[in-house]
Amino acid sequence: MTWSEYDAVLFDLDGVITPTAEVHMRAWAEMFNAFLGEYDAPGADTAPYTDSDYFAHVDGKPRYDGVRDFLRSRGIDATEDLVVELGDRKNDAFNEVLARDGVRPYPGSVLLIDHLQGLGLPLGVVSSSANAPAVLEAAGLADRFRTVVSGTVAHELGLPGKPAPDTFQHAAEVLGAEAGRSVVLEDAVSGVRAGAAGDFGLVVGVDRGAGAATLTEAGADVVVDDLADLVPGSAA
Ligand SMILES: O=P(O)(O)OC[C@H]1O[C@@H](O)[C@H](O)[C@@H](O)[C@@H]1O
Repeated sequence: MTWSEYDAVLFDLDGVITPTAEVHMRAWAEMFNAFLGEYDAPGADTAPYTDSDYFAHVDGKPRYDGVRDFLRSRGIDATEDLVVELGDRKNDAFNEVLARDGVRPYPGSVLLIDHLQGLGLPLGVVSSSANAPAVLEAAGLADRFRTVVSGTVAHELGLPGKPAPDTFQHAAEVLGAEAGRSVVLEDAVSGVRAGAAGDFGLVVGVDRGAGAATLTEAGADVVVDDLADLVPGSAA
């Protein structure tokens, strides 16, 4: 990995810096399974919600986009009221776990952040989550990034969420870097697609369960299991 070829590094948060993708995943599963257990309408598929549903329809997307896309995949009428109600129910569950358990970042990710800061590269976080600032704070990493483009920031600026490339492009611009000289680090298919659609210099897929082949197919240039693999000379 030759970091001198790049001017900025853009990290997804949940599943890349912190293991919170799993917390999101569990909160979604609890909420959707409770909902499906009670829902009944002709033509709707109410079979239990699984991890495959998460990876195919929800992972990495802004909250309400994930709810909408999943409901549609089951032939369920995704009215705005229902979408907001379910998304907010899941958000309460997520925040309960965050407050109760706190967040410890992946050690390999902290190693890479330390290394890149040592090189003087500007770092940004680009997350679909409105909870990104709270998660970074809980992980003790809030002061490491020059910009945090969260779900809230994207909403305020009217930027479409992942898989559209706009939030990553905005972060690169804030850091004063060309997309072609910026690196995107992503664990979700929707996020890798966003990186590929934005013609970034390098899109790194971080395999936390989506699968290396799936991430490559979505447009990842390389796939790693641990960000420590991107630190030159690291034994990890
Ligand atoms: O925390 P919020 O605003 O509901 O954001 C939701 C999404 O945030 C992303 O960062 C996660 O990768 C998703 O899987 C999750 O569903």
